[in-house]
Amino acid sequence: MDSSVIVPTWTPGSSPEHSSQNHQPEAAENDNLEIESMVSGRVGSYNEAPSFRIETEPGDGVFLTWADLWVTVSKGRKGSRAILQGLTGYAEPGKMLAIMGPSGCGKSTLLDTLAGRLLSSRIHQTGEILVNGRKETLAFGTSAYVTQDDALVTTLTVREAVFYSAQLQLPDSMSISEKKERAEMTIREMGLQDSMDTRIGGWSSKGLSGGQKRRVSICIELLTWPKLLFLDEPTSGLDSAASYHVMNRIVKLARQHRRTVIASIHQPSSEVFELFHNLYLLSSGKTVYFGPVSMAEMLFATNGLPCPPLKNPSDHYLKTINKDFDEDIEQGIGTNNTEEIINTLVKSYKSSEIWKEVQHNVLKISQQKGGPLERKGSQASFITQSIVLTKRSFINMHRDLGYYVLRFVMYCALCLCIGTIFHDVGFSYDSIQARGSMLSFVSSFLTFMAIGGFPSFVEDMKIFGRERLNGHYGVGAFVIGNTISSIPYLFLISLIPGALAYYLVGLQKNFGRFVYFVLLLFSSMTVVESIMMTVASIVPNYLMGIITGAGIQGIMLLNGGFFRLPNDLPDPVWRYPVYYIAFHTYTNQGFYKNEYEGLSFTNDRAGGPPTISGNEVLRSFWQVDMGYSKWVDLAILVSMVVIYRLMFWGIIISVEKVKPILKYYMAVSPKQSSMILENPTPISSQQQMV
Ligand SMILES: Nc1ncnc2c1ncn2[C@@H]1O[C@H](COP(=O)(O)OP(=O)(O)OP(=O)(O)O)[C@@H](O)[C@H]1O
Repeated sequence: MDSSVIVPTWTPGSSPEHSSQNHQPEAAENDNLEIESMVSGRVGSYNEAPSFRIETEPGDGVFLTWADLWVTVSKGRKGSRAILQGLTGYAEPGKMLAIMGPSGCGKSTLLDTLAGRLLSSRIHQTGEILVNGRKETLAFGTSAYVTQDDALVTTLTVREAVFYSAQLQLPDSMSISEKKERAEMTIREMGLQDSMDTRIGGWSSKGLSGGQKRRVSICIELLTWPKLLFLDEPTSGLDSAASYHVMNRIVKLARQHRRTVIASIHQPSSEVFELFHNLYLLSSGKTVYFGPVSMAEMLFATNGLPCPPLKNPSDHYLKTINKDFDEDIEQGIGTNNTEEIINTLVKSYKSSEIWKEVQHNVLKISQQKGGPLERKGSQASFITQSIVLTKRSFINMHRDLGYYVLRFVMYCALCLCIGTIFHDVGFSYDSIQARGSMLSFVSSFLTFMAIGGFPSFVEDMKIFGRERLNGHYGVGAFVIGNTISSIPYLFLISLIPGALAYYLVGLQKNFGRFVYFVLLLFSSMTVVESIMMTVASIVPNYLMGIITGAGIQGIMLLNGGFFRLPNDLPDPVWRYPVYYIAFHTYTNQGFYKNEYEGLSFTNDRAGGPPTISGNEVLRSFWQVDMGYSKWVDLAILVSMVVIYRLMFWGIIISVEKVKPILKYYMAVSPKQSSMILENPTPISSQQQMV
């Protein structure tokens, strides 16, 4: 089934000092055996390297090519800095490409660029990236990407996390037991069988170790056997044995299912290094080497830098091209000439036969026009996704103390305070103001406290961001899952603390009015959560999100008709439109109508009428609009919940659509940037060379 085969055309001669036989990729034994036998008795000249021309056949594998890829980051007035400088290469089905280089050399940036995930507006990208010879947007489900940071639902056990993910990603045609089996098999393959029922753990409780979390992240993306898999440092935090087993499993998956795998990796052991098929060696964004792992040694050997016997070749390569520690700190002078060595290697590679072969292969793959890449994700139906996300979110909200549990305790405490401060408020003239203050406190501060769940929601947003980009589900399913799962909790924290306040204060003893009180409190809290959801779609950082959300609510609160009566608000801006946009307006009016209608207050002061009706208080004291019923206020609040959640959905979708267009128009030629690679070779001329 493997359609890409290496065709060695090299004529053997004398061998360089150190053969690569010791570190021949084990997983590539079939593909590379022929090369291996040639290389083990090879000539000393790097420029007479064996050919590794690939043959592309139509199939369901993914060929990824990139040519003259530049990524620059804008530094404002100081110009720009090139992070990747004219990179060219390819990745083939059934093989693993390892991207290696010193820290900060651009490995993650290369992965992000290839995966279509360069999201910063300060970053500009040029060059050509083709998927099966076609220009294609890779994000949102056409590929899987395991990023460096593990964004996982920390309250779930390993088994739950992977099983929920399996239900979200695997097709509805698979039975629940088959999905369970796939999930557990993948967990075992990652060596996590002993931790299956351990919670992942986060800030509140220690659960898995860093390396175990890494493996859970990999598990989740391996479930669907994605056609194109990007892994950013998959072995970080793993011991050498675990690293080997994890990488071996991934290489096997690539070989068995003809998957294309690209992984950035820091310090592979010799055993892990042997698993790779191709190697991309980067230094400061420049290509030091790209080609079969087995031929990298020739580059170093030909330039007088052979790998010493018994030394791990990857250690040798990385040490040779790391210039971060050249300076002798004590003496304050440079001790090595690594920069020179890197430049020599870069030049040597660019003048080698291997580079020509690479260009030939890139051109050949580019010309092979395959079909469009199918979305790997969204295989479960929208309804399944919504149900699974609702269940997962419900469990998470129950187990995450920060979501509702702490708030419930605080609400009970606050409502006890309200109940004792305004206890048995009575029906005197003074109680008119006291009732209004108590109800306004409930409508303002209690709803404001709904902001307390924002940090937990931001954590959910991180997970949503990762899963969304990997195509596990859509924005609609997330909104539905979050909305439905929060309803029981919000209802509970409206009901119990609400009852404490309502009955201790002695508001109208009528069950219908109590039910309305609870429903209005519940709707107002849901509005605040929806506003915060919208804020989170614009401001990704939780500290900034809380400040922005609190600011918005502060403005609404001021104009909600309590601190300044509606007729006293200045017309421009504050009365029109803020008073009508602020949800506090409808919460206050709903509470007031619910409480004052049907009451009458006795005048215990000198002067004035002996009694005053509740309706009169509403009209003249609180300036409430009596043209519509309290149920309309409730309906407006419910509509606000829908509007704000639709806004969240709309913003996420628009950002996804608009950002790539903006990036396209904002892209500048890297040649305009202040830092340009010496003699960059444009792809057009590369193609002419081939
Ligand atoms: N959005 C950005 N804005 C500014 N600089 C950036 C941005 N992204 C990457 N860089 C810079 O580009 C360089 C390469 O970063 P990158 O994360 O790709 O390195 P890396 O090789 O993956 O490093 P490590 O191995 O330590 O993870 C770094 O110097 C980094 O500061």
